[in-house]
Amino acid sequence: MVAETVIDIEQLSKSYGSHRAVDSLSLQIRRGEIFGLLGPNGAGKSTTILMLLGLSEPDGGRINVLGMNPTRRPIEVKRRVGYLPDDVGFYEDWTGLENLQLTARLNGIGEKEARERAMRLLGEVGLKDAAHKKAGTYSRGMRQRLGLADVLIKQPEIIILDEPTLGIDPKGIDELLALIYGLSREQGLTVLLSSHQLHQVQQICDRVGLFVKGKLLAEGNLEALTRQLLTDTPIVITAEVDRADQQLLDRLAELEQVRDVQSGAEDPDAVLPSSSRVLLQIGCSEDCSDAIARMIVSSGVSLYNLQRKQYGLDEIYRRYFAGGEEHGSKRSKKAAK
Ligand SMILES: Nc1ncnc2c1ncn2[C@@H]1O[C@H](COP(=O)(O)OP(=O)(O)OP(=O)(O)O)[C@@H](O)[C@H]1O
Repeated sequence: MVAETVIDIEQLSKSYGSHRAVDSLSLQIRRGEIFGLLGPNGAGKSTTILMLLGLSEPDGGRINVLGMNPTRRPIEVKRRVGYLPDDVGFYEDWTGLENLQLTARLNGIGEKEARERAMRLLGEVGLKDAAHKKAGTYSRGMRQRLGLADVLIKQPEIIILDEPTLGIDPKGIDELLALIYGLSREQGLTVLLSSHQLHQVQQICDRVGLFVKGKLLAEGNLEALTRQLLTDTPIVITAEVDRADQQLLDRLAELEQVRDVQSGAEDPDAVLPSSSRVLLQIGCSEDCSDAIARMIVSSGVSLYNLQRKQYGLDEIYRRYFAGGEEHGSKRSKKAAK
């Protein structure tokens, strides 16, 4: 049985002045899913989250959270959706337990129940021993775990986490991610996790949406995402040469199948260390290694190595993040037209 859709976004848009922060975003998230909203700073992740919570009004499109329009029913949405911002505010002089009990009270939970839930959650997030210590003495990782407990105390159906691992050390990150994963699996909790860190999102998310400049470029599980992105980056041929002057770059760019040429980076995998070697990355619509090799050699340039590059999601992601949809600063025939 397919789980019900708990977040349904259709053609959502939001502008600040003339700047379109979110541009025709459509996205569905199902109950129990861990969805990663992955994008660089300024991609529009936080703006989307604010609209999901009814804290910001869309200019266009439609949002439905647990069957509700958050703009019309923000209080009901807030009751059923937990939100962990990247930096949670606590009363620093109060203990972790006291902070949680306060949140519980503010959510209308009785004193006895509040203490029980707070103690149970402190145990679940690994803060049992720190329950009676002041929040001001907690490390960044402990604060985020307390934040998670704080979000969970009202027993939400969905939790939205905005860059939850910012500023935490690697061990703390692994612990927090494992905790989020375990909570989702054990309690059927739906998680929307916003992050600009691919490897973190990769660790726990069932599906990922790659968000760049307000647009969703690709979405799916990691396999589907890689496939979608690879379609747009079909073939890259790398050539290791002794020099690459403007004339060679222009001649390569003239080849019919070549879409763009990047040069400059020295090949990190070069067999022989040499300061004079240059690595060319040539994006092509189809494999034209022969034509490229002929062009390089006929230009009087020494060719040491030529191969078709295999892209992983990591590299594709870096490529998008370096330069948005236009794939960074490179010579592009299409961009020049
Ligand atoms: N209140 C605002 N007024 C004007 N521009 C804004 C406002 N909030 C966000 N923006 C702009 O909208 C764009 C999207 O910002 P948003 O914070 O949603 O991105 P993000 O993906 O969450 O990135 P970050 O992780 O840096 O917050 C950015 O260019 C940002 O400068």
